[in-house]
Amino acid sequence: MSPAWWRWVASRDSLTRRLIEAGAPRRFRVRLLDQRLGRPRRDEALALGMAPGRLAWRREVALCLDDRPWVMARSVAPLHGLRGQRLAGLGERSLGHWLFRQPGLERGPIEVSADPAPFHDAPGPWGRRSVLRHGRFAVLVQEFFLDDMADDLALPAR
Ligand SMILES: C=C(O[C@@H]1C=C(C(=O)O)C=C[C@H]1O)C(=O)O
Repeated sequence: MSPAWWRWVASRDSLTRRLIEAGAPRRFRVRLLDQRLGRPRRDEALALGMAPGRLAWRREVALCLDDRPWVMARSVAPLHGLRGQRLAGLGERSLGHWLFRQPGLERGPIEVSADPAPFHDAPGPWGRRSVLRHGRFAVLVQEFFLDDMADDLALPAR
């Protein structure tokens, strides 16, 4: 992996904030693609340590700069960890904006993949996922960096 991509893929703070800074003066926007209660994929349930078949809050977004998707993201949170976080009302506000304000937020290891996003067909060089926790709340955040981001930021192919 090139150092330029490593700085993105390995970052442990808010991706939203980094995209806003790197993409300036382009306008950042979270485009909500799908949000519902449902069953996670098997690999998502395993990553969250939850029994397959249990319900979870699932959210898919495109993180866009000037309406060009740079990142496709899918987040999955087990229902039993949700207590009044009111994530259903998040809409097109960034999950990260709320997450990184939580006191004592812990981020697990970041797993990297060169495979395309299993939930969207937009091509891109790298994907990553990690579990973020605070108290009983846990969310698996999966982010896939797209070719348009590489083009717009003149990043290497990989
Ligand atoms: C976790 C973050 O939130 C971002 C915003 C998301 C959303 O609004 O659904 C999903 C994944 C992240 O890329 C972050 O900004 O680091």
